[in-house]
Amino acid sequence: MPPKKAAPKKLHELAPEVRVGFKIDDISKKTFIVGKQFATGGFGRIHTCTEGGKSQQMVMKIEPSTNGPLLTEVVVFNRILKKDMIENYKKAKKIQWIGLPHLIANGYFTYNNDKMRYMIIPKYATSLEAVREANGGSLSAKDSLTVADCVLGALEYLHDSDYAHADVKAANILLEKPNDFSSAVLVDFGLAHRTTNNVDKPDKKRAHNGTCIFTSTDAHRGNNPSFRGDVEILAYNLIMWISGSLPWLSFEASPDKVFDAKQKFVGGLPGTLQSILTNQPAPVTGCITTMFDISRKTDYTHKVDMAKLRKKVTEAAQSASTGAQKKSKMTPSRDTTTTPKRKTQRAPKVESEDEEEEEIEVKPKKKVLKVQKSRKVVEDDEEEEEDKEVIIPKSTRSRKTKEEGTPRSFHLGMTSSTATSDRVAKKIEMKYKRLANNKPSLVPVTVADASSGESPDDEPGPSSRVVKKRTSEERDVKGEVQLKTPALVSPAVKKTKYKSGISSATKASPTELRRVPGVRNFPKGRRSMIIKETSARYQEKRATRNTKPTFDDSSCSSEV
Ligand SMILES: Nc1ncnc2c1ncn2[C@@H]1O[C@H](COP(=O)(O)OP(=O)(O)OP(=O)(O)O)[C@@H](O)[C@H]1O
Repeated sequence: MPPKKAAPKKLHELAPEVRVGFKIDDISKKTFIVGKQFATGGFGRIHTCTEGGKSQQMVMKIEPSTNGPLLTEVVVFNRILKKDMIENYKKAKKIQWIGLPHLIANGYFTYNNDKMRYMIIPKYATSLEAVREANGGSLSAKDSLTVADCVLGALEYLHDSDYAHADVKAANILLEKPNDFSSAVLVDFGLAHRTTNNVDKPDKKRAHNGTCIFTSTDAHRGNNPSFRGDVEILAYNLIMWISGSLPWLSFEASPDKVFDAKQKFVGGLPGTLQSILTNQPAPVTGCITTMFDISRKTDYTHKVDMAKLRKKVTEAAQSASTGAQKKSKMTPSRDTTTTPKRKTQRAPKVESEDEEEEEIEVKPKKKVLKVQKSRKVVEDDEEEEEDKEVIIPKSTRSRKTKEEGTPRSFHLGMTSSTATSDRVAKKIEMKYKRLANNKPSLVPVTVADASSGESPDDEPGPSSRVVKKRTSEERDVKGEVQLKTPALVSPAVKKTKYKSGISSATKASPTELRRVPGVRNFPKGRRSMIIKETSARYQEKRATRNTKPTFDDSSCSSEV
């Protein structure tokens, strides 16, 4: 009998639940007591915690030590977000407050023989996303701009420290005090990128990194996160917060379409913006237009003039409050092609058994692509080690990449090799759209960049001297932005046809399930619930099938 094949190692695992009251002795000789889990991140659990003998609540993020996402954050916190670093910056800038968390502690502990990584940061009152949702999907221009000012302050610090955040969005903004928008704090540094080695050289493998509906033009093209990209991302967020929508929300599952739509939108400014924010005073639309202008005119490796931008934002916030009083009866503008108000949306539904059955009808899974991690790929040794475990039959992999040139994200969890049925493909596409509409793109999508070899732990290389003008982007006669990187600009969206939706192997693996586009679109926390439910249901079905000797499970067995 041939020796049993070892199961491929998973890329990331969800942390096991740590019991309330568990004590961790930190290297600083402090003891931290794990409290209740109150949120789940992509792969980690988020608990409250306290220091022994104290009552102040803090937040502890926990992930298995083999996972990369929390490691990235820990590296960023240790490099630039220690309390004394932030205090020194505040002193130097003569400011009282900055919208950034600081590191309280980090380290490892062992729990039921599992080595876990933890990081402790201050606890905040609520997320801006929760406020936005409670408010029916939008925020007033004044509140939005107040938050934007805090975010720009935080970005200024990060940029001064040679980091781009790359994932600004309401879910990653927390309010220190509930209902106080001027207490907004930017969190989640899982996609943060050190910019010192940035070169304006797009890499297709990185294309569309970030949270698709908000991510920057640079990221869509396949460039590493940039300073100007952070400003562009914030501008998209402002439109989302104020209007409750974005023109490309419905294309969310097709990053190329989103990229196309963004280019058209930016090319048509200020008209395109005014047509969305019809009720906003000129300084508000003017301020957002300026954000796009500054972002467009700044070189890829250059820093943004934050002082100028913040002045614009503050002025716009003031006029927005005046405007709000004058136009108090106005309803927020909405793009008709986008999602309905959040209030009216149903919670993402768990598919009926019938739908499930149809999706389970799979062909043998030919390959497992290490393509999209739901968080930044941590290009450190640890991660590389894990990546090696993912087996991609070479022949299939190279042919796919060369012949189709399809963004790798489209193949995840799909049995594209057997793709023949348009009808099923459409159905699945619709389903993902439906999921996307339930909760617009609040989950970062990252395409693995195994080739970059850059590690967050790398020592800074020589500061890039590339001061190339942003020549890769120019306007054509119609005023539309044209990028001089033809291979990466608006690549034809290949229609991926799926014979079936999610393979049984994917369903059997929570890690694989996480990468399915529709699943990524669930809000934080819900993803894990849905994944857990789907896996459990699948396991149950499988167990039932295994007890029926007549069942032909050839498709499943060939996938193992
Ligand atoms: N310091 C904090 N104070 C209060 N709530 C927090 C804090 N940190 C995280 N949260 C809550 O937990 C949620 C998830 O946090 P975070 O985005 O940091 O996790 P993550 O593991 O990076 O998630 P993902 O991988 O999905 O991006 C946040 O949206 C927020 O609601």
